[in-house]
Amino acid sequence: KQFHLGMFEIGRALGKGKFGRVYLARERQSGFICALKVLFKNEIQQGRIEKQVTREIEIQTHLRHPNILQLYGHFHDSKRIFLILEFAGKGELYKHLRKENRFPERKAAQYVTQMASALRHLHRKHIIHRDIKPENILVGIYGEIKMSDFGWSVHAPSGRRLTQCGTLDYLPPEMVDPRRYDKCYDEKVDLWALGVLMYEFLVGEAPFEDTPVMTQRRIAKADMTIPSFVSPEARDLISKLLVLDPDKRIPLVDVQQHPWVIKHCCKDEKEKSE
Ligand SMILES: COc1cccc(-c2nc(Nc3cc(C)[nH]n3)cc3ccccc23)c1
Repeated sequence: KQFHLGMFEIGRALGKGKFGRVYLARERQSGFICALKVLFKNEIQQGRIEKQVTREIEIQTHLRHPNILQLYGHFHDSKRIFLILEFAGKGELYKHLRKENRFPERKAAQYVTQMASALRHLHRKHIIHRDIKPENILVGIYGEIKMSDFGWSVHAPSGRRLTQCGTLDYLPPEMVDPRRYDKCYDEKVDLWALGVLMYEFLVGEAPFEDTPVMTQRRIAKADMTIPSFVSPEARDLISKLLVLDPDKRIPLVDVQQHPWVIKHCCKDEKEKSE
């Protein structure tokens, strides 16, 4: 299906990402609402992220999952590349997290199980996201989360390039500790990142947040403290995700069966037990 700019009515600018702007847009013919992400070719060339952009398009076009932001198509003109993306009505998750400081356990559990479901979809296709963090998650109109920004995802196993990574907070031990590079298992890096994300949802800051050098040291030793206001069940799941040995991290299917998730997510279970 061929797309071009004239097919869309451009609405308000939703915001600016690192490499482009995002606009609300409506496809004239059908009235379909979407988000148009505009990337400037010269910025992409300068940022040497052409490969990431093509990978984002390639990967996201073939993914269909309620918790993964859909890429409907793309087109370009002489200066710009346009990504036609699903519109997530409630915007960026990290803005909600900063505003609320931290999420109630019930909301955090729903987000964690939705992330686990999306990651299982990715891993089944041997895709790892590699850049899971609140900044790369959007919220749909029903409060469901939408994983986005696949610029960093790769087909496992992958050659690693840490040079352009953003924050260190979400890197797993096998990527910060040279002695563990050989165990650079791919899919399992997303399990670690899910643990960091869950901690940040519940505590309001990342578990190893520190100066860059200290963050790497603390990650390499899984050196974190979980505040006492975090429930024992949540503490248990965090400690099963933030495990140094990638092989020993709890599998995604078991994350979704964990008592903390069952307690908060499967209301019919709760009604049964009451
Ligand atoms: C930097 O702030 C940015 C950047 C990009 C998008 C938003 C934003 N996005 C969306 N939804 C989206 C975005 C995409 C690609 N699909 N659906 C909704 C919003 C609502 C309020 C404020 C901001 C919003 C912000």
